[in-house]
Amino acid sequence: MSQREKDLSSQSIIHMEGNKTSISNLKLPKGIAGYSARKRTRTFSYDFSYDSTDCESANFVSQEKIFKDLGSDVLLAAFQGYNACIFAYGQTGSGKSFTMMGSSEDRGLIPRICEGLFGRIAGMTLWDKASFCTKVSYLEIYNERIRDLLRKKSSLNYNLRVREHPKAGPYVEDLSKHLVQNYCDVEELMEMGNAKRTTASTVMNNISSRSHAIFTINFTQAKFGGEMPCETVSKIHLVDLAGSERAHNSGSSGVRLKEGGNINKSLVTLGNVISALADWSDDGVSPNMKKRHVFVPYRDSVLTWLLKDSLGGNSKTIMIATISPADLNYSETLSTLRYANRAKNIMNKPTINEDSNVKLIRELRAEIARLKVLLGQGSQIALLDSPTALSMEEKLHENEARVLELTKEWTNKWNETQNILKEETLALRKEGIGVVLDSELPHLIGIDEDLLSTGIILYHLKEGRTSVGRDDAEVQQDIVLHGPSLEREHCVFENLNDLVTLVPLGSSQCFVNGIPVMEPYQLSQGAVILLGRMNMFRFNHPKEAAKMREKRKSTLLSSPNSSMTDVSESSENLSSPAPQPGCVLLFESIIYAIFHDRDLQGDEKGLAVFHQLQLQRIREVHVGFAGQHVRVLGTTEHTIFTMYTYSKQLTQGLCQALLRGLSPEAEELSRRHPLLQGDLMELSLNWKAYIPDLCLNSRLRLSSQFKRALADLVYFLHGNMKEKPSLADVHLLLYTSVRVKVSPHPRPHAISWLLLTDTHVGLVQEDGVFHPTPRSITLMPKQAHFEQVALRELLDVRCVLVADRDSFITVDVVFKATRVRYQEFRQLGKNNMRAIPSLSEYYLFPFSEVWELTFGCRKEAAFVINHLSMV
Ligand SMILES: Nc1ncnc2c1ncn2[C@@H]1O[C@H](COP(=O)(O)OP(=O)(O)OP(=O)(O)O)[C@@H](O)[C@H]1O
Repeated sequence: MSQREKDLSSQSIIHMEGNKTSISNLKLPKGIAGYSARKRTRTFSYDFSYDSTDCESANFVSQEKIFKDLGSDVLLAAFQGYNACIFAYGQTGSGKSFTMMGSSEDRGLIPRICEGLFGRIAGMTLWDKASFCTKVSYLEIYNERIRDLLRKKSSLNYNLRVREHPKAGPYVEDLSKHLVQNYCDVEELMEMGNAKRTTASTVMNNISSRSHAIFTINFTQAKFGGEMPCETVSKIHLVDLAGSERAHNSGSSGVRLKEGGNINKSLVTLGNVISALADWSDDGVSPNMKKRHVFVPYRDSVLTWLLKDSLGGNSKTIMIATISPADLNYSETLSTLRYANRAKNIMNKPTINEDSNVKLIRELRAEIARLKVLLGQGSQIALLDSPTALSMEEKLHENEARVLELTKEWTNKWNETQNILKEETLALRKEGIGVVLDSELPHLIGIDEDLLSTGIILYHLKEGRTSVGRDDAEVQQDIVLHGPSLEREHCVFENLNDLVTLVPLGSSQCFVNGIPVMEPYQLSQGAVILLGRMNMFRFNHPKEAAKMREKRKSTLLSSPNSSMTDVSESSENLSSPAPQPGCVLLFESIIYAIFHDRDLQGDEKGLAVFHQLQLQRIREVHVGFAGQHVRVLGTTEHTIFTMYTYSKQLTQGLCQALLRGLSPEAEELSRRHPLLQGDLMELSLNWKAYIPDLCLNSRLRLSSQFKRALADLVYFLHGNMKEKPSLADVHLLLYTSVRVKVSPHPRPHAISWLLLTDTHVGLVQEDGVFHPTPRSITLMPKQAHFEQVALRELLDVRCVLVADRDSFITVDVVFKATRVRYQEFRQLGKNNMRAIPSLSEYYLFPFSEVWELTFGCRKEAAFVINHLSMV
């Protein structure tokens, strides 16, 4: 119940059981003759009845359940090539928008259907080699006028007209259609459209939709199934109608009253259409077959005209009726229930929307098969020389040739459509006295230095390769240029997965931002490109630019103790890492590692970029043992990049931020994953912990190899123990990074990993170099990645000194003294000793080793102190 219904102490009059919904009229007095309980309560049956009044109740139905029941049917229909439609009808405030769109926390059918669509596409492309093209549009009908909700500022978006195509049916002229490649694209458009919807506050609903909104997905799929081309087109209308309130109930007056009239005009027509169709279908004969002429007033309102196919035509349609449980809405609710009950009778005639050429190919193939059988039979009964057989054979060859030709045509057409569809997104529009060019594809804009040149040149960089060269090149070039120092085949622009790379050919002259480019070079938004000496272009990447514009804010991640973040890159030969204490800057589309470059002199002194990597190139995010580092892996050696965080919390923060940037669904999927939520040290040291990789989509995974690293470490320690226990008795209790100073034998690295077992305390170094196996760069190193171990028995610990400085805890661990010879003793820096006995060469001096350990985490320091003190 809404707040208003609660404030008016409303009672619930709705009861649902199975697929039945009952409504009671509390105004009819009880127990008086003539008013039986049956009369007080009316029951309707539908395909489903959903109760979402009380989320605590066992009968509560969630948005997810609605999607599973209804949305998945729509998805199935779309993939089978049927048109589909869901429309929500009901009184103001009863939950239409909630069901269709929902909120960001509790998403409704439209976002879930779109997400489901791309989820399935991701799965199918992999196996079925199918191609898909998805476009969306979003409009509202307000006061009988159609408005485009997705067109940016333009006078064009108001008052669009409905037209009717003889085959494709009614459509809205000039309505913008937007090509979408993933759910993220749809989400952006949905947000934009929702913000534009005409809403106003009425007494009954604070944010009431005053318009009918139609979100349409045009979904085309093409594939070869058993060498047969197959292409289907399906149109999915998802409709959120305006509220059907009565003027006196909603407190409307003036403009709102006029709206009410127009809203109701559409709804009244919808009612009439439903009535006419239901009458038609009552005796089980579909409208198209009926001889009797019944007029269906589709054209009486914009809404019904547009939804003509969905209502009684070629579509699988679902009507959702939303109702209020409150007694004060009795009559509206009853009328909604009756309306829905009537709509049940409508019979649609959905058919698969197949491409006409594909249909022809299929028919020809069937004919070929039939002819082959006939000819086969003919040969058995010696008909082969007869004229019938000859003409059959001719026909067979003719059909085969035709099928080949049609299949080739279809394949070319589909390949072209893939590109043309994207180019269609280029739109010229007038804005004030200016003309604005909207394009969604990466492109080059000519910057001509010739004062006499007047035109504007735009070249699209389509998905795949775009060649650039002269008109006398042997192979025809996609972009033909002239001018000094321009080679016949000058360069190629490669556009793969929205990353555009300039590939110079031979020794051609190519410059990006004034710097000569000899090797393939990845372009970013706004780059100025010079080809030869005269042809200058600006590179635009609209998607990248849009993201950069909208989210200029950057996320800055740095270690709580920034001197404890090291970054290392695998260099070309993967042999020498370059560890540098530094800082990682994670932006929307790129990650930078910067460090303080001490080698620079004078004015140049300062911060330098150690490594940078486009997030889109990342295919795997790898969590290091005990969460001490994060490694990102792309597909080439140059895109492997390791960040030593020395902190499990920072590792998780970094992984989450990276995944968020890489995949829209990451947030949801990764919410419960152990690598992002669990204690990484505990998970690493536990043999039994099962940590599956998190596959976010076909191209991105979050992984770890804890068990393998743990095995490596245990073997490594066992090999270095003097008194060897059985391998099974080596239990690792702790593994964490510490800043160390060891005397008398200092360690080469200031930061080491401290480990504790039941019997030993040790320091190791992780091998910073990444050793991929030659074939697969994403495999883990073959050799163990631990080195430089210092291992002491716990029984040798003599003293633990604790100093608590600022936020760090320093622990000095003093080990049992050993005796060293005088020579060695001198080398250890104690040569200022004066009284040296004559036999000092052979005298053994007592000497204690001390480890000064500084912890970044107090909890771990406490664990070590406790463990050593207990010993
Ligand atoms: N099933 C539900 N669960 C939780 N909240 C709901 C549910 N249905 C509706 N609401 C809440 O009720 C309020 C009104 O719902 P909504 O805006 O969807 O109604 P509507 O039918 O679209 O109204 P209008 O026709 O005026 O646009 C919203 O605040 C919405 O969040």
